Amino acid sequence: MSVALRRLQSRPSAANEALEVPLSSEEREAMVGAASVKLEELLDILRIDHRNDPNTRGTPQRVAKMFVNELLRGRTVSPPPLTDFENRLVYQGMIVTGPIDVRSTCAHHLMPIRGEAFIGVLPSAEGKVLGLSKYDRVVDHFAARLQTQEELVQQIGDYLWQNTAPRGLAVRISAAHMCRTQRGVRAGCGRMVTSAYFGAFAEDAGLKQEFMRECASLEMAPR
Ligand SMILES: Nc1nc2c(ncn2[C@@H]2O[C@H](COP(=O)(O)OP(=O)(O)OP(=O)(O)O)[C@@H](O)[C@H]2O)c(=O)[nH]1
Repeated sequence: MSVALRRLQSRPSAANEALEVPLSSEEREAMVGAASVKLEELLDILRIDHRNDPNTRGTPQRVAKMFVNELLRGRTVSPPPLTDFENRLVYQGMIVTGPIDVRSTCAHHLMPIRGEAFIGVLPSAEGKVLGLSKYDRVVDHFAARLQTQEELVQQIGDYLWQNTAPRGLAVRISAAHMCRTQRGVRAGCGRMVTSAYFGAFAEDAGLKQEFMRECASLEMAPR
């Protein structure tokens, strides 16, 4: 067994937690290779002739790459750096951004979660203003794990709260879960909304309401 593979096997963690240390490219390749072998076994057990069927030839390798490099990327790379700017004019009004696409994978059935996030920020006078695209990058980073929607919204909030120190922070996610629509109860529609509030937003119902109003108007804005 290669050194990279041995190192990988020594540090498992919860499905929506980052590995202790981001993967090196050698470890990433070893993970893809090992996962491909297991996926070949899975297709064999399902009696799918992936060696001869042109449609599924290469599927184990493709799916392994997809899991490691795309769906679970947020466990194996560092969170995005947060470029910020001085709040020179001391803007202290509410900033609300969204809808931000949420593409995640459910921890229970490995099915897609698809929805939108909204983020509200009350910058502090002495703090910095975060580059707008960084909110999208942070959502994307934490969504690229096996998630529950409750923990996803909290992880995004915790990271922004700890790293940008605003006066207040609100995160809201509205999403549909394919584990509920494509299988199981096969619910026709229906979404779930989760939210996390920090600082001034947690203490002031009026601020929460203003945030919700802004989310509603952004939801209706032309895309
Ligand atoms: N609270 C919460 N539940 C979720 C989320 N994603 C999936 N679930 C639910 O997790 C549950 C897993 O339940 P189980 O009874 O173990 O699985 P199951 O037998 O396949 O259940 P069904 O989906 O009802 O067929 C299901 O009710 C899912 O709808 C999430 O983000 N948050």
